[in-house]
Amino acid sequence: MKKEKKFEKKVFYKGPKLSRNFNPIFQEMIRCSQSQILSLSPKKSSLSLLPALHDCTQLLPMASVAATTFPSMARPAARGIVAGAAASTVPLPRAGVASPCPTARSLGFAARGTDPRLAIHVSSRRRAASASAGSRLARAVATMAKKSVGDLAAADLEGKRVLLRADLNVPLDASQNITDDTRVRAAIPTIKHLIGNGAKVILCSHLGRPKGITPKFSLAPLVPRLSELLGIQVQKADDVIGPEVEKSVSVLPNGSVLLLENVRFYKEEEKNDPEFAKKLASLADLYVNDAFGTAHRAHASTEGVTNYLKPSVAGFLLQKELDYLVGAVSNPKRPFAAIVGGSKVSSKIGVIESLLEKCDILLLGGGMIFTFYKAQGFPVGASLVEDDKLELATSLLAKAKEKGVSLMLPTDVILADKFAPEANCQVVSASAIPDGWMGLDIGPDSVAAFSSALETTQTVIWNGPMGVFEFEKFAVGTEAIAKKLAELSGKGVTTIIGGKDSVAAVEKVGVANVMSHISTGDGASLELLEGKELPGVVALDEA
Ligand SMILES: Nc1ncnc2c1ncn2[C@@H]1O[C@H](COP(=O)(O)OP(=O)(O)O)[C@@H](O)[C@H]1O
Ligand SMILES: O=C(OP(=O)(O)O)[C@H](O)COP(=O)(O)O
Repeated sequence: MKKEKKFEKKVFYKGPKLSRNFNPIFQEMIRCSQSQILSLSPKKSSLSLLPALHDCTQLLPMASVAATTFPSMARPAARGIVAGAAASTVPLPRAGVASPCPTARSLGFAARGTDPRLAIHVSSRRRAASASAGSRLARAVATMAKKSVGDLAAADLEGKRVLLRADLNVPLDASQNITDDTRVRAAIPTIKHLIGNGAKVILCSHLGRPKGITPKFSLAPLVPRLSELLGIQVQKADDVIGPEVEKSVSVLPNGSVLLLENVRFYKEEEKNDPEFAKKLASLADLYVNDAFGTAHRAHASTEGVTNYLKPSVAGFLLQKELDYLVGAVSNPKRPFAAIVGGSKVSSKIGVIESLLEKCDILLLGGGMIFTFYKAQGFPVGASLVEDDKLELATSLLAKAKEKGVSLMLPTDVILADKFAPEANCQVVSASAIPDGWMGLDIGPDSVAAFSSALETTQTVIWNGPMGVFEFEKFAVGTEAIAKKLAELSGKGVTTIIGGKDSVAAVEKVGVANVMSHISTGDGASLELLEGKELPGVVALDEA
């Protein structure tokens, strides 16, 4: 009795004997948990005294109760990062006055200050990680500790030709206007740093996936916006390598920028052809990679050139992406929650498995939840299900239990009678999906439970929408999560958004600018979250 007094919330259960398949009963019970009775002991381990309830730690109700009832479930904050260490951002020289940006998306650079632990150099992370040597985590962090452009002294840059790989792969409309300039703005801090220190910047990127020289994939439409943001006229080359480009480079004044043509106009780029990489590298004295969105590609301009250019260092954007997607995720302020959604469990297996090693709470939404329901014997109607992943879903639930992670599945869902924006809809318990109906969003009880679990956290990473947010009727769950994360950001919680659709959702809701970090790479961020090393990062000089 004494122990129980320590906890704010006490829930009791009185009802039929619970079996391994009691989930529907339990979910329903928790939905009205004020009046239900469940006897829980405060220590997680003692839940095993009630084997059936122990199984419940895999489900939303128990996890939600645990999050508020058992603060001891939260793991102690990871140590090893020195608070207040030198910031990796550097004062930017005034190369001109940047114009206001046409899009609202935040790059999150300003938000660094909200989490002083992140305002450190990547190498500090490596030292911290080495302190706990031996763990997979430590190795993953260490391999991402790369030399930064901020480590180069002014003398290293003055008058030097710098090959800067950026990801300027932006969407263009039919008239070749940039419809989202986020990636252009994200590239600016590094370019400004280089030209402010008297370097000659040879800027290189791909755009789209051209097969050979394709005028509609020219980088020419980037020149006006780059020039506007930098406050200097950016020069444009009509080729990537060759005598004409060499001539343009030879007359570049210090502190200027030459934009090369789309590097994918050469098939050798994607083949990582050594001869092509050598020719590209021969234009410059040193190399900076700031193309986070393309860092998962081992291409000539992201990987090959590093064999011919020293130093090869990370730009500020690449560094910030690694700070959050590797640093903050590997050494999170706890409790650490991961929210994973999207369409299929098959495309998120790696992310879920990797995050289960690190997080305290895992919230699942999107189309993948129906595979988990079916694996537990629930009817799923016409919902999206991957029948060949039922065993996987069961094993992920078991793994969460084994790791002591509170894995929460939605307890209610919004159903549609067809996959269409104007579909009829109804809210039902997750265990009661009728034939012919499909779940397209999480329900209001789930939103409330997820929000209450998130309330306890200090770090949250989100990848994948909670429902078919492209249809207004089924965007509520996703938008509610976006708003909740915005609210938490305001309270100092580190919020990291990866995945094209989650990023689109926070932008749609208008809260992107308050998040700690919005990733500029969909595939690259997914690979990082899966625990993979990115070739474009691995190839850079060690810090
Ligand atoms: N319940 C659902 N049923 C079918 N599709 C869904 C459901 N929930 C979300 N989706 C779809 O999942 C897609 C995003 O999935 P995915 O590509 O895996 O995520 P991300 O882009 O964040 O990586 C969205 O287009 C969304 O409509
Ligand atoms: O937009 C990109 O990737 P993303 O869509 O995964 O964010 C990058 O520019 C990489 O492009 P690619 O997937 O054609 O190699």
